[in-house]
Amino acid sequence: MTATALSVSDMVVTFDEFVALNHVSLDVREGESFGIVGESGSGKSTLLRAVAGLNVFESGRLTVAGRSYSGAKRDRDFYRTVQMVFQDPYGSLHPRQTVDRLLLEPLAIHGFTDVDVRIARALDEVGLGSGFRFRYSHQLSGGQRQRIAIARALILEPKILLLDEPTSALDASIQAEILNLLEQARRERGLTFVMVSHDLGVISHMCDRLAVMRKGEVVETFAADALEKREFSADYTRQLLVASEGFRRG
Ligand SMILES: Nc1ncnc2c1ncn2[C@@H]1O[C@H](COP(=O)(O)OP(=O)(O)OP(=O)(O)O)[C@@H](O)[C@H]1O
Repeated sequence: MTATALSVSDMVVTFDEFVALNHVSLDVREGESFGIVGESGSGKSTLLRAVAGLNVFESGRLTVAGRSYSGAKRDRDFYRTVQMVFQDPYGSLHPRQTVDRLLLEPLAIHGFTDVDVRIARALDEVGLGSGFRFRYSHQLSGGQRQRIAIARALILEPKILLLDEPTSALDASIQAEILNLLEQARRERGLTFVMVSHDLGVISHMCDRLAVMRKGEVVETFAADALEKREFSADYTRQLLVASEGFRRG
């Protein structure tokens, strides 16, 4: 049986009085690509951010690589194992920093010394090459910035990537390129993905299994094949499927 990469148990997140995550539990297996879908405001980003330590969870448990975490406290080992890629590559990268600086930062924090080799390798892996090393992030297109954000996430050789709508801020033609890049990295590195998207087309293309969220709760979890076969039990999933413009059968 495949080991569990990441386990969320009974997680609760509130913002003032508002319950954004209401006792959410899910297990993601090693090497799996796990999707999280649901309408706007259902709690998808809150869940990923709570896993990453960007939102505090008040109760429940998070287990990653056999270690338990609570609240928003994460240690160095956590960030060597888990990295996150955000939706907006304009907001997530400092515009007045060079690519070199952006990639150097995580390496320096984690005490790597072979930085030149790692930066060159990371730029190659995301299809940009060393010519980009001394460009400023404000000189890059959205797709190029997202490649740098992915390089920055991969440079520490994590095992798990949290992907929060990683292509929805990009043009349609660029979206496919970035999804292919992510899929290639996953295959080559044996990564585990937890990917949030409002687009069931993207999720059915990228993921092995998915959870449907509604109003801060997980409605159901099933294998992505079920999307094609229409085999899910909750009426809500059917409604979501019909409402999703991105989902195309076949
Ligand atoms: N920092 C915050 N402070 C207050 N409320 C928040 C905060 N972050 C999220 N929320 C609220 O929590 C709920 C869930 O938001 P979340 O961003 O997780 O939804 P989502 O499913 O990712 O939506 P979308 O697809 O639009 O990104 C929303 O009602 C949102 O307004």
